[in-house]
Amino acid sequence: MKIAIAGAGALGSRFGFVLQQAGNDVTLIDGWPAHVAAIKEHGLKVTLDKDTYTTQIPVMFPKEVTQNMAMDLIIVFTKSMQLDQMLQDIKPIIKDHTKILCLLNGIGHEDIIEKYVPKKNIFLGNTMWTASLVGPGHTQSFGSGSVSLQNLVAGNESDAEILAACLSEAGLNAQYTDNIHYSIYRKACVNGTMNGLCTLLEVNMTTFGKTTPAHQLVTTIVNEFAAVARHENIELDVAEIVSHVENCYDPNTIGHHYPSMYQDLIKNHRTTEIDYINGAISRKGQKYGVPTPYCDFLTALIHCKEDIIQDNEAVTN
Ligand SMILES: NC(=O)C1=CN([C@@H]2O[C@H](COP(=O)(O)OP(=O)(O)OC[C@H]3O[C@@H](n4cnc5c(N)ncnc54)[C@H](OP(=O)(O)O)[C@@H]3O)[C@@H](O)[C@H]2O)C=CC1
Ligand SMILES: CC(C)(CO)C(=O)C(=O)O
Repeated sequence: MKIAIAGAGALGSRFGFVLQQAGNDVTLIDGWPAHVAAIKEHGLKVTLDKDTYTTQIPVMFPKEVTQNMAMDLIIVFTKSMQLDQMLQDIKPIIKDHTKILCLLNGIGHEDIIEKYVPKKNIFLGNTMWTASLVGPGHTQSFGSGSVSLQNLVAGNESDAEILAACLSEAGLNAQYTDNIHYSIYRKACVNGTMNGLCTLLEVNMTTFGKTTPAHQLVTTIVNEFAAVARHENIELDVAEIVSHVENCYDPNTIGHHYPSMYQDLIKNHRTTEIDYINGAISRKGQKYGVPTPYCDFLTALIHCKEDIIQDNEAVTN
């Protein structure tokens, strides 16, 4: 399959690498100049658990794509706030047959994608794989993960199955699900707890899981997500989802991972996706008249921390 990874940061590079190894024709598209330059010069470096591989892989900036680069599949892996601009920039390679698979964290990305792609070509998903950038041109991951995906509109189930099979052939453990909106809420509960809390406390998931209030905090936040989801006719199984979140603490799987929000804010001093996770629940809560005090507080605290880190950065520079 001819595949573009639009947003080839930590996870996009990892997916691009394994899909190329499985025999697909993969192109990485990314806007970070140092990263693109490093991949062009030295190849893409990928550390999977203890082994490091280097591969030559085509890479370019979003504005460099050309009409003749027709893609069968584009996997979008930007940060939430970069998605609209990325799709705008890569319009020339989105053809009538091009499928878009969105694996970003957060809720509601289909509203942006629908501006650029007919609904029949949109596939939504989420992933429990993890990754972080060691530096430009080098991504590292440990542990195992999975992908769930589904077609946005009825009738394209077989295409979704084909995409899941393509990802699984590359070892990405992908499954077709018949209820992706439930699955996106379930994953958003992982991010709505782990990402904000580990970022504020500056710890990985194993360390957070050992704290005394961990269970109460996670349960309260998941209950807020469930109260909002109910207004969209999605009935979350709170006990199962709390246990799914708590499985992330396991140091033998992904417990040592610092969530992507920690990497954005604490490591790279960049703004976070909080408005697409807990912030999205707060906005929906207001709309439906559902109180969401923990999500509101967590969103506000992350924004405080963004401001403090950016002010410190401005003083240092
Ligand atoms: N990392 C993880 O373990 C997981 C991530 N996700 C989700 O996947 C999506 C992609 O996340 P992830 O792969 O972590 O994203 P990254 O932050 O690694 O990369 C996203 C984009 O950010 C820019 N960028 C990243 N680091 C730097 C830097 N140091 N300096 C300048 N620019 C930089 C690049 O684009 P540009 O230069 O154009 O800004 C890059 O395409 C998100 O929605 C995330 O929530 C989901 C599951 C796990
Ligand atoms: C690994 C995981 C599940 C942690 O919340 C994630 O999605 C992230 O890092 O953003």
